[in-house]
Amino acid sequence: MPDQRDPAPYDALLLLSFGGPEGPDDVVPFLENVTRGRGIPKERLKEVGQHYFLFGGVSPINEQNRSLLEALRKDFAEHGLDGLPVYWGNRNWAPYLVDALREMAADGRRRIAVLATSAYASYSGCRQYRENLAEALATLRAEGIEPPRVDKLRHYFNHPGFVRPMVDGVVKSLAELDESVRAGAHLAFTTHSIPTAAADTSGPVEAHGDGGAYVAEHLDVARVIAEAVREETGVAHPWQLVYQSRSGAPHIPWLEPDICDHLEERHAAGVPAVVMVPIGFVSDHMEVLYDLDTEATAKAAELGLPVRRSATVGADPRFAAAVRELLLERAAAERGLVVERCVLGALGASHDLCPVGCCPARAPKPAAAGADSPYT
Ligand SMILES: CC1=C(CCC(=O)O)c2cc3nc(cc4[nH]c(cc5[nH]c(cc1n2)c(C)c5CCC(=O)O)c(CCC(=O)O)c4C)C(CCC(=O)O)=C3C
Ligand SMILES: [Fe+2]
Repeated sequence: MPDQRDPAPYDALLLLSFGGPEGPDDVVPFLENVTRGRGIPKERLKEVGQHYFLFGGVSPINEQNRSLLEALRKDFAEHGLDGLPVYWGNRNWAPYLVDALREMAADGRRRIAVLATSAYASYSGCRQYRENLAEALATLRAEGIEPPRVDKLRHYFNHPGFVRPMVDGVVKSLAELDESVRAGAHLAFTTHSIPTAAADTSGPVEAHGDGGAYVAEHLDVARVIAEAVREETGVAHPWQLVYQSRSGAPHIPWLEPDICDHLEERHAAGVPAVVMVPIGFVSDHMEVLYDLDTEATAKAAELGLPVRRSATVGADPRFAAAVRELLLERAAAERGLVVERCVLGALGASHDLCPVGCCPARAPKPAAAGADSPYT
């Protein structure tokens, strides 16, 4: 067995996330950061701004990342990795990625592992983070600072530390349903809708079918969770993968059905209850709090359909342990060892380096930490 407890060559971990507003004055500038050059209709932005104002202009995402940081530091300390500092930087709001990298360079970090708070393949969840990294590295170089080399950890959608806490969440949500509807409940696995064109280029359609790797990975996780729930409860709850949080112009096709339409359709079909399982998200941030807990839950109430929304992994200690395992696994691989990779489901472990041209952007930009990224 190779030693998978040695973090070398890494001297730090960077938690790379989306960022969110922390007060009413942050909302508009935050949305401007998110949507710069993305062609989202003004009406949609106004509407999304309202979602944030409904919660006092505060997204829970930053607080959730602070909790995850704490969980990671605790886990590292308990497993002999006290010497491995954890930093945090966001794409769209403070603390910004470029500042985190500047701090890491100033602290003498030379080679870092990056964990993005996005578990699946896709432009938004993977390449866009790699573009953000490339841009931040270029900024540092322009300032005359030699940045650390960055390696992005593999997609962890099928890591047991990501999946198992969600299984517990579904079992708990089912238990909260009234006994009269529990056994007949359906599971609605939800994720962020993206344009079908973006899904098809998230990983080869020839290998994964329509929807590319993005849809295939979600279906794989959904199947694993549904099966694990069946083992625990003895009931095979019917399930479907559905979508939420669609934006973009109406004439552009995005992944469907939407969760609200799905609830309506299930209700009409006589399904007595639904558990919404947000497998596409790492924490209970605004997409979960508004689109599921507010909008879809109101829709269900209007229909008279009992629903529950199960928990995301958040700062679950099993997820923190998974991050440590991902880092140590990659570290060993970078040291040239043959490594054991923890995975569930049928797809196997995702690549360490994104293949050339994977999940392309509309306008090509430099992206760090891929097979097509020079480490200079
Ligand atoms: C795949 C995916 C994830 C999951 C992977 C990951 O986590 O990265 C994700 C996460 C998130 N999305 C978030 C927020 C927003 N996403 C937007 C817009 C968009 N998301 C997209 C995709 C994704 N998004 C896409 C294709 C668009 C259209 C514009 C574009 O092509 O880029 C917009 C603009 C308004 C709107 O149109 O909704 C907002 C405000 C927040 C923060 C929540 C909080 O504040 O708590 C989080 C974690
Ligand atoms: Fe990718």
